[in-house]
This record gives sequence, C-alpha cells and structure tokens, in this order.
Amino acid sequence: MTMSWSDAVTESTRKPTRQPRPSYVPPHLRHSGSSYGYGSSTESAQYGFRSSYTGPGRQPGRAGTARGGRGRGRGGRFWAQQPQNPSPDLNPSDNVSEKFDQLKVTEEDSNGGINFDAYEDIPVEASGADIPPPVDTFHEIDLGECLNHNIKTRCKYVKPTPIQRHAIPVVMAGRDLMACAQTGSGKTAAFCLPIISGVLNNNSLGRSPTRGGAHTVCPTALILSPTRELAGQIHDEAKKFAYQSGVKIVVAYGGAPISQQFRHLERGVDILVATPGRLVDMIERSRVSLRMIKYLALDEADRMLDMGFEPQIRRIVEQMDMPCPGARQTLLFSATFPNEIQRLAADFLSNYIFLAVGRVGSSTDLIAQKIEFVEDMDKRSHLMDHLHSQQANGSHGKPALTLVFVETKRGADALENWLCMNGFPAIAIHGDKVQMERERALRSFKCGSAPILVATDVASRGLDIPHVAHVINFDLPKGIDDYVHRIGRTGRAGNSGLATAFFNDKNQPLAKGLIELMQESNQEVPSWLNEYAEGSQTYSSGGGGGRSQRSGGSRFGGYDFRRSAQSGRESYYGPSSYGYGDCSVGTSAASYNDATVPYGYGNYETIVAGGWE
Ligand SMILES: Nc1ncnc2c1ncn2[C@@H]1O[C@H](COP(=O)(O)OP(=O)(O)OP(=O)(O)O)[C@@H](O)[C@H]1O
Repeated sequence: MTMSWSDAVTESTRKPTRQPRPSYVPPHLRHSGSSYGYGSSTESAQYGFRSSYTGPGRQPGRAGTARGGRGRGRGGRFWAQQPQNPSPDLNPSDNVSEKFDQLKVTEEDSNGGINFDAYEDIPVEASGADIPPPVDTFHEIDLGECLNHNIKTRCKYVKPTPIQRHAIPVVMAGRDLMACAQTGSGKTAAFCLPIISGVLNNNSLGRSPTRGGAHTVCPTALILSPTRELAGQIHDEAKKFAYQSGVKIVVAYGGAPISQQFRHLERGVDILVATPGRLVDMIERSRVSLRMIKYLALDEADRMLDMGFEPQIRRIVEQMDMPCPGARQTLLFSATFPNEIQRLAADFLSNYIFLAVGRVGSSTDLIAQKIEFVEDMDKRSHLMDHLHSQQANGSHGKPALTLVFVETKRGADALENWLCMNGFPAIAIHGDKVQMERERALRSFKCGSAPILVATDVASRGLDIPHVAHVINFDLPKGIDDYVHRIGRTGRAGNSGLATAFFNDKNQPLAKGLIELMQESNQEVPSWLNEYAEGSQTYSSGGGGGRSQRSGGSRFGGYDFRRSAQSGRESYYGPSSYGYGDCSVGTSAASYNDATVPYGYGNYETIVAGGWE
C-alpha cells in the first residue's frame, strides 16, 4: 500500500530514529554511504535542543526570537552541550511539523499519481490575434503515434496540464508564444512536445546539414536554458518524449568537456539544448550554425533576458545566422514575466500569443508559505530547529529533502560546513564549484544521501527534484520573482510543499511583494509583516517592490504588457515607445476559467483581431 507523505511524516515524527553522531567528515569524503538521520555525537545535539521561540515581531521583543543564548560563532561544540529534552512549546519547528502533517504528497513513482486536478480550476488568459483553442487530451493534438506512446508509457502522463492544453495547440499552429505558468506545472513538455513533433514533420531528421567546414551542424531547434543543470534536465526530458522517434537531441553546456559534446553533435542533432556561453563558443568555432533554426525556445525566459544574459542572447538570436522572427518560431516560457522583460522579449517575437496560466509570477496554492522573523545571528539556530523537527520526515525509507537558499557562494560553503560539523548531512551547490561537484551535489541530494542542499540561486529555477518537501529561504532573495522560483522547487506537479523564509529588517523592501504573493495564493500573512510593508513604501521602486507594479497590476495578474501599452495604463510602457500606439485594441481582456469556459476565446479574438499586426 502506498503511504502518503503526510502519513509517513506523522509516523516518523512520532518515532524518531536516533542514531549516533558520526565524527566530522570533511566534505570531500562525505556521502560515500547514506547515513541519514542528522546524527550528532550526543543525543542532545541531535534531538534535545529547542529554543524558546516567542514568535516574530517588530517590537523590541523580537530581539529575543529564538536566541536561547546561541550565537553564530559557537558552532558544533555548543550544540553538543545542549540539554537533551525538547521543550515542546513555542517552537517554530512545531509549526513545521504541523505543516508537514498537512502536506498531501502522493509518493507514486510514476507521474500518473500526480494530482494535477489541483490545477483544474486555474484561470487562463490568452491574448493576441487568432488564438488556437485549447485541447483536453493529448490525443486531440496531432503529436503522432510515437510521441503519444511515449507520453503514455514512458512519462505516464494521463492528461495534459493546463499550460500544455493551451500552449501546445498554439505552437502546433505555428505561432510565436510568450507563456507564463506556475512553477512545476509542466512547461517543459509544453514546449518540448510540439517542437519534437514539428521536427518529426519537418522531414529533415538527423540530416544536420553542414555549412562551411564539414563539422558544422545545423540543428532545427534550439532550446536555451540559464543553467547547466536545467539544460541537462530539459535534455533528459526531451529524450524521454522523443524515444525511438529518430529525433536527435544533444545538450551542450559549460564546465563539461567540449570535445565530448562535439562528438555528440557530429552524430547528428535535430534539437540542441544549450546554455548561452557554451553555444556561443561552439558557434565561434564554426561547429554549430543556427541558419536552419525553425524553433527557438527560451526556458526561464525572463532570466535569459535580464541584465545578466541579455547581451549574450541578443548575440545568439540577432547577430549570428539565425532566421528572423517570423521565419522561425519563438517560444518563451517562465513562471514570472516582469513587464520590462516582456517589452524586451517582444523584440524576438512575431505576432505572438501571450498566455498566462494562473497569475503571472504567482506561486501555487500547493505551497504552504511561512515567514518567520529571524535576525541574522539567529538564523543558524532556527535552521537547526527546523531540520531537527523534520529529520525523520520522509517515506519509503527516504528522507524528506530540504533545500536551503543562501545569498552568496561563500555563505553556501560556510553553511554546508557548519551543518556537517553539527551532524546534518548537507551539501552545497553554487557557481564556483566545478561542474562535477555541482552534479555530484545534485545527485547526492536527489538520492537522499545528502538530504539538505544548501544552494545559491543557481538552483532556484527550473530544477525538478522529486520529494523536495521544504524550501527554506535562509537568506531571502532581493526580488519577489526569485522568491517565486525558489519556493517553486517544492509543491511541484500537483503535490504539496512547504516554504519557510527567514525575514528581518534587511528584507523590508520585499515585504509588500511577499504579502501580495501570499494573499494571492491564500496564505496567512503574519500581521507584523504588514508593518514592514507599510514602512516599505519608500522602497517600492526598488528591487523587491510590489508585484502589481511589475506585472501591470491586474486583478488577474496574467497581464500582457501590450495591453498596458495600448491603454496607456503605465506611462513607462506607453504606446509611443513600443509601437503599439496605432492599434485599436480593446483594453478589456477576457480571462477564462478552464472549468467553465473551455473554449472561450471567441470574444477576445474579436477584440484583438487586426489590432496588433
Ligand atoms: N501532463 C503531465 N502529467 C503528469 N506529470 C507531468 C505532466 N507534465 C509534466 N509533468 C511532470 O511535472 C513535473 C514538473 O514539470 P516541469 O519541470 O516541466 O515544470 P515547470 O512548469 O517547467 O516548472 P518550473 O517553472 O519550476 O521550471 C515534472 O516532473 C514533469 O515530469
């Protein structure tokens, strides 16, 4: 019988398995065996310590939050000296246990057990001209026998998720697309499946025609990803979908030997999944030409077009030999799409459809969010409380995985060391680690030999790791969109998850955005956070800010920036700057609830037809 995660959590919380604490093992020798249990040399360190948590507050009293005399510099020695018996009351971890009890995570190995019904009532908004209607089943889409077979038997997808229902027909109809859907809602398949199908129908399978030197390959489709790990994951997924179809999919990312990737390319490539840096390198060495590209997909598109990546992306898309918008199909996907990025993205698109499934940049209701007031100096002890409380939470003999986000690479290493010294099997991942270490860290985390992953934002986007039960924002990010992506590592594919954030004065600029996000996803907002939001008005144009300012402020939130431009709602996206001024586009958008209006595109098409093009 399958035991639900919540049952397992409850069960395991009752009967903690006490294990002797291993002596300190240096990071490079860790995880050779799976010794889960957060053991420490003394039971006191393992179970015995609870702080007297008095709850967060902005009052002077907050100084007392969870300090219990523990300071940052006291390290493992101090833990070992703590009294053994936990005090059951007033501990933040108790709330965590409660939250864990409420989680409904089905521990099916196949995706068939995923509760995608959770997304059924999700609002969907589409804008653009001549929007193809959505489908209800994979069979309604003409993906071909092979793909349908793989979807069913290899992936065990029973029915398409809302983003797939709406996006796949758009892509199959040859349209450009900017699509925004919540984390973990199946965007990868939404762009991979129609691309693979299009490549299959393109009749150029595996030809990889060459240009210039005999070694130059010309893929039909290019999928770009901001991180190596995500590129690898998309590659794996795409290969599953394309199994035995004859479509050749190759991945290229930095940090791995380029010669090996060249060898893979030489065997033929229809779809290239790449990170921008490695791709530019390959193009400059004349090993890849983009002249045959028919499909360009940017996963985590808002990240790809922000300041960090934009020049590289422009170079690849506009300054190499890639066909222009209109001559290729461009697909942009993310869970967040700030207006300024939508504006930039429009340069890459032609007559595109904007699709918002759920609110743009919202988190799913499946993630229980908790914000705790914790001063910097108390963060480690709070973290430890949380880890203690959930140490046995897991099922099928697997620990519940916890992802801890920190701000800096150094911070990640330091926290990893500190946790390990205190008997917590943690491993860090960040951009300064060599690729092999990064991959090893992910592997150890996924298989549970290191069930605590301390990460920078390198792990915040796209990674689909099953059984991440808890995301802890040890350091909150600067922007609310990053927060959305981080917490989206849990509560994926219809499952529930828990996200805890440590908040203090430094995070004030984020308060407003956090409150809006939490309210949108039906979360309880702590009253003290409102005080911060009120005080943060002056910060609102800063990095955190209110979400409404960034997403057009619509009630629904899924807001196509072209409509703001048209209506002049936001002066900084005014019509004159972006060329939408002449269009007679209706400013009212239809939003559709799948459950009630499955094919309700008629009105809006009438409104926009001929408007933008
Ligand atoms: N139709 C489906 N039926 C069942 N499971 C699905 C379906 N589509 C996708 N999944 C599964 O859902 C999980 C999340 O999908 P995916 O990683 O594509 O989400 P995402 O929307 O890209 O998330 P993020 O915004 O974090 O990148 C994956 O494990 C995937 O295999």
